Amino acid sequence: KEKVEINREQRALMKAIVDAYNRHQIPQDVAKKLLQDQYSPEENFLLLTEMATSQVQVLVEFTKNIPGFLSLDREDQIALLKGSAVEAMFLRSAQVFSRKMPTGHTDVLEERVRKSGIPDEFMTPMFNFYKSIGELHMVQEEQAILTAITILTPDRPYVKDPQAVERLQETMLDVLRKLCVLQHPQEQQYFARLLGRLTELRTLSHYHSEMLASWRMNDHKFTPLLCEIWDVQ
Ligand SMILES: O=C(NC1CCCCC1)[C@H](C1CCCCC1)n1c(-c2ccc(-c3ccccc3)s2)nc2ccccc21
Repeated sequence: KEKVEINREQRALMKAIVDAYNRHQIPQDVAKKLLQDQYSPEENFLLLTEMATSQVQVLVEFTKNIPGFLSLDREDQIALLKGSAVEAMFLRSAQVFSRKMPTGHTDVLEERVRKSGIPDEFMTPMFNFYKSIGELHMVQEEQAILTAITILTPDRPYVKDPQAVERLQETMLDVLRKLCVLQHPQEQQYFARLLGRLTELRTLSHYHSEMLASWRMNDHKFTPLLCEIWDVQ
């Protein structure tokens, strides 16, 4: 069995990413807000647009700290952010949903999300994803690096130099693979399962425009930033 070890350079890379990931968190805890009260579809939609707008800003700051990202072509940087923002939002939502909470809180949170105004047909794929992320019991290093890997996906629309993106992503994948072996020595295929979640995430994110357009209310208002990111209006 090969001796897996994270070298000094990879440890520095991981530290940079985890620090950035922890530094750039959503200021207000949406789970706490949802647990406090049951809101109308209109209030929930407004809450989502506020959370999403703030999360995109946080995502930009996080991405700037991914070693090598700022050396990419400027337009490719934008294409990667635009192409991964929705996936990052669902990944973050899954992590928020899977956080250890006092008994019964997760059930209340699930109920609040189920009744938030999102049409029922999206609930099954969404919660299947949330639960599959929860079952992985990812450590925060894995969560941070998985988010970086999602952003550094070479085949996003309009990326001019996918090879440059692929090189960065491969560096991240190598660190994540080693981390998985070290953190989950019993589970041979843990790394493969983790990457399989990214496929589920991409599929789930395909529905986002429809989810928003069919939110149970009239007159959906978006901020200019979200119109850019969400392909709506
Ligand atoms: O606030 C939220 N998520 C924050 C985003 C930024 C990062 C932190 C989390 C929303 C709320 C849902 C209920 C109504 C208010 C908003 N949320 C979702 C989403 C369901 C659908 C979502 C979506 C995204 C893009 C496009 C179309 C649809 S996000 N799943 C959650 C699971 C647990 C806690 C909150 C959760």
